[in-house]
Amino acid sequence: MASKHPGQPSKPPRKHQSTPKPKQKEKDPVQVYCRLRPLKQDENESCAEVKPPSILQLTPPECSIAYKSGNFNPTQHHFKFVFDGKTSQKCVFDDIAYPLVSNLVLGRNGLLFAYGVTNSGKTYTMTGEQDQPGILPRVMDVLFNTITEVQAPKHVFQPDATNGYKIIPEEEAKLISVQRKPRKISPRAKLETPDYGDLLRVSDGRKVDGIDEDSSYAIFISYVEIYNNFIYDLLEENGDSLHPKPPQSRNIREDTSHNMYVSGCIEVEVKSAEEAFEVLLQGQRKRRVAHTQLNHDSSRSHAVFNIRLVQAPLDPSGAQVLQDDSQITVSQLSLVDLAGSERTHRTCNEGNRVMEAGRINQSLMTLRKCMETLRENQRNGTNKIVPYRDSKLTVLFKNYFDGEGMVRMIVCVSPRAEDYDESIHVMNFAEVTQEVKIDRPAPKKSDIGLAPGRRRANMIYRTVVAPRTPHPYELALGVLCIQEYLSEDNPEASCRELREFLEKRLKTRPQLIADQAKKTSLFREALISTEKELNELRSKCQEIHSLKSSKEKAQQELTRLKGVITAQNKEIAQLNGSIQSFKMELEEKEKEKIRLNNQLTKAIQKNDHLLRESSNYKAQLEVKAHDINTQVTRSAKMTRELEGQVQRERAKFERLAKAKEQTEMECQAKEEKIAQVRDFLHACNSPLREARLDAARSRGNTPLKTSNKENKTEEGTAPLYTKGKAQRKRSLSENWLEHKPTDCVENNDILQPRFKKKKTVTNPKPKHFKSQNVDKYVLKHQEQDPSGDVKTELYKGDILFTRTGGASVKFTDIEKLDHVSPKPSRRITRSLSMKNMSSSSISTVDTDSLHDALMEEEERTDVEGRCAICIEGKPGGTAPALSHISLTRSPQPSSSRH
Ligand SMILES: Nc1ncnc2c1ncn2[C@@H]1O[C@H](COP(=O)(O)OP(=O)(O)OP(=O)(O)O)[C@@H](O)[C@H]1O
Repeated sequence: MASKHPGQPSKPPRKHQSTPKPKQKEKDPVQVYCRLRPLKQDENESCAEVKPPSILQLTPPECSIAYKSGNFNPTQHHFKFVFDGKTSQKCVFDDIAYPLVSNLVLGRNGLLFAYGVTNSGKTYTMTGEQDQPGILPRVMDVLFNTITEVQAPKHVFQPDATNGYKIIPEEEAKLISVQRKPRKISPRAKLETPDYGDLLRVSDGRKVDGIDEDSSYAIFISYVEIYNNFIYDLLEENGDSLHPKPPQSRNIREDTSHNMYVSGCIEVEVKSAEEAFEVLLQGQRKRRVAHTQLNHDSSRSHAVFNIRLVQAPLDPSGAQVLQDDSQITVSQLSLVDLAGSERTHRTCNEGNRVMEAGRINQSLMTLRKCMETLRENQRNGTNKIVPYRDSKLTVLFKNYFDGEGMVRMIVCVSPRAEDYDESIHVMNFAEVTQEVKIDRPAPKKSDIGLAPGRRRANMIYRTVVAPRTPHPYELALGVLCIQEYLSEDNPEASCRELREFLEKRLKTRPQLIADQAKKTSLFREALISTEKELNELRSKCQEIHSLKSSKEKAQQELTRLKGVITAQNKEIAQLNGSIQSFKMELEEKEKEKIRLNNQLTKAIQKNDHLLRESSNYKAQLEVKAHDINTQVTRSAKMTRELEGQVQRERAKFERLAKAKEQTEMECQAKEEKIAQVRDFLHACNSPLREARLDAARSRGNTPLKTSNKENKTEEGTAPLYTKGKAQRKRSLSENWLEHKPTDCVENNDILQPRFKKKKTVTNPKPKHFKSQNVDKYVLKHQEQDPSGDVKTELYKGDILFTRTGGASVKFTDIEKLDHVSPKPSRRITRSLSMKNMSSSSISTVDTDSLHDALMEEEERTDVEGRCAICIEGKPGGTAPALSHISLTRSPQPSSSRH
């Protein structure tokens, strides 16, 4: 394929180290317009309102899902421009499609598609009606108006069946024109379109700028529909009525420049807007339209109307198209009328209609997905695959979204309340689409090194050297010349002369022809250079014109500025007056400022003073804080020490508690024994006591114990010593054999057993028992407890003699003597001394009082022991101090008897 597509992408160059990074292309967003269809007579409620110039407001009607789910707020949707129901078709064309035609002529691609729900006015906008032509016929009008004078002869550009074109010489093209039959519209087709005969339509008479006069142009039209995801050629001949041909689906192929095209699709070269309109109508008749509940003529397919503008420069003579296929430029404008999105339950479709609707919605969904992916890729710099391949529609659009060009979309909106929910989806799609960006097409290079103005020069030449019909005079002159040679008298001679004349002419003819050609080419060159000069002069003239107009504009601007200056002078005068008053105000303000400054200085001084004070205070606080911290550290340390001390004291206390418990147990045992002794004494006779009292009376002495003791005795409690005395007495009357082992030690206890008749042996032998002078036996046993105190035990018994001369001992009593080292308090010592109780006299004095004294001592010791620990509160201390106050006792031996 030789032709080039300036607006379409070429393959990226292979990566090479020295290859400079391609310059980032400038991009333009897809421009999305909105057109609101007017409310029809049978439609009551409108849910849409235009807020000029670019907002469409949709209010949820009561029947909508949004309203039912509690969303009553209107939503506003922004577009490039919003057309209301009163906007004319011309106005829509001017704003949306006219720039696309300009671009097409400049060799740039364009895509315009109408999107919306069914019955929203897409077909009306794109195709229009008989008296209201839409975008398509207007595009054709403007395009042909623009290229009429620069059109190439028909068939000079030939499609090469691979989406490209080739150039053939004009003579060949003329031959093809003669050979090919013109396209005919069958009478049946004419009948199928009742309004076909009425081709009187309002044509648009405008042109667009940018045409290159030294190029030749040709327009090719193709018209396809995508129905159920199959592509059909709407310009395909369907045979005659007798032999109808079923429509054939076409495939999409990719050409060498990676452009997608419908393979085998017919491209009709049209030479006028009428011819193009005829082709359009021919395709329209084949388009699948059905009557649905919502639209009488509902499009069931996506219709793609392609206009391809093929252009190539003229040869240096300006007479023919340059025979160089590589100089062909093709630009394409696709005008797409999409089928409307619809919900089956609303259209009440059945059978084929349901399937059609499904396919339509699916392809529209794919289009939406493509837009979303493109937007995401562009926003985030990702490289996600755009799902073009999911639908034939999007495959065809791929060239536009991946390539460069201008893409525009018209969103048609139905104001019907019932269409609200679907319109919201359309709005969402529109919002996504307008964020997609397309590469801006690069400007076309028009200069190929040939002289400009070739076409015009050729036209002048043609008018000058056009083959003329010879003037009758010239013809007459020629006849006369020949007749001069023809003499009736001598015809042979005259024939010879004529032959010579003709031969001479024949000889000079090539020379003359060559001279003429030479002169012609010189003339052509002179004309071209004249045309070139003319063009230059024209452009200079234009420049002068533009300079003149700019000078005029500048003068106008000057005049305007003069007026402005005058007005400003007035304003300045007014401002001067106000400046004076402002000055006066300013002076007052200055005075006020000075006063305020003084106040401020004072306030600053005060503030400084306060700041100094506060800094001092802060320093003090810091010192205090430091002290507190030190104290806290110290107290923490002290607390730790005290805790250690408390733990030690607690351990000691526990030890003491255990000792106390042991002592208490011992006391209890002692008390029990005392009670036993007391009972024993009580049981003894009182005569002894009486005798003692009598003896005391006879001596004239009062007993040692106070009357209290006596009273107590009289009350029935026998004194301790009474029994002991009795026992001693009894012992005195008996003969004792004292068994005293050698390891026994003598202690000087107060209380000692006394035996009047006693024989002491260390190791008793039978002979000691045989002598009849002993009847009592006592064994003295001593042992030392772990604390070092000596315990003495006396096991007493009766010696019983047997008939055979033997002797046995029946133990009757155990007397225990504990030799302990008590630690009596000073008080006890004092009280005992106060009572003048010597250790020697105790044995003779009242043992009862001794017992009481011992008990008292024990109680006191116990109390002292318990009070040995006290809590001492020191002034100024942060916590109560624990201290252990122990009584210092001098160890003083004493004995106790059990
Ligand atoms: N701007 C408008 N002014 C006047 N009439 C309009 C306008 N837009 C649409 N209509 C009318 O509304 C009806 C439906 O329009 P049209 O067929 O163009 O809808 P559609 O969107 O193409 O529907 P479908 O998707 O089903 O093909 C037509 O009768 C048309 O004349």
